[in-house]
Amino acid sequence: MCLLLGATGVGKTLLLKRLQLCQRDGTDLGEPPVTLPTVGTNLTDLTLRKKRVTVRELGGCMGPIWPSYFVDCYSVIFMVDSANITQISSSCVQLLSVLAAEPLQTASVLVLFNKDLPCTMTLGEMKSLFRMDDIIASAPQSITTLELSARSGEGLQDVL
Ligand SMILES: Nc1nc2c(ncn2[C@@H]2O[C@H](COP(=O)(O)OP(=O)(O)OP(=O)(O)O)[C@@H](O)[C@H]2O)c(=O)[nH]1
Ligand SMILES: [Mg+2]
Repeated sequence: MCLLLGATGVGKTLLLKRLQLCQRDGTDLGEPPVTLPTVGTNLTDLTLRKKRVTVRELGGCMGPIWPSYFVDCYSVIFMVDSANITQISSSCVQLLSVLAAEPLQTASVLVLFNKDLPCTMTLGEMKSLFRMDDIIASAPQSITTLELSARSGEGLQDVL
């Protein structure tokens, strides 16, 4: 089981819909489908890195009970909204608590910086505020970071 985590509105549901469509119909993406905030969890079967995996999105509003889903999880995708400066500190705390969770010590972790909206901060500034380098250096997990836009589909292929 792979968990897809991240604060509310970062684009997790849209990413899953995009990845699913991308695998079914090839590369033609078209208009982004409408999403609703996920209350609860959302299961999607995908082929990631040539392996069949079940991805479970946990809605951002479920943050307090995310840990109850950590057992039997071997990988984590943590999504950050790179256009939302006000969410940086809370996302950072969330990521640190995910990395510190006992059941996730051996999980592999992918951090996605999502969205294509204009922002007053560059991605580099965002990552340095996040202390991404320090987090990667000190976490026991192997962490990969990627940038993408679930809306335009840019960077989507790198996730697959
Ligand atoms: N411009 C832009 N908008 C995006 C992008 N990704 C997602 N969105 C929009 O952000 C809004 C929230 O997306 P969701 O996928 O529902 O967010 P979520 O992370 O699933 O949120 P919760 O389920 O509440 O945790 C939607 O209106 C999306 O269309 C992106 O890359 N660019
Ligand atoms: Mg959602």
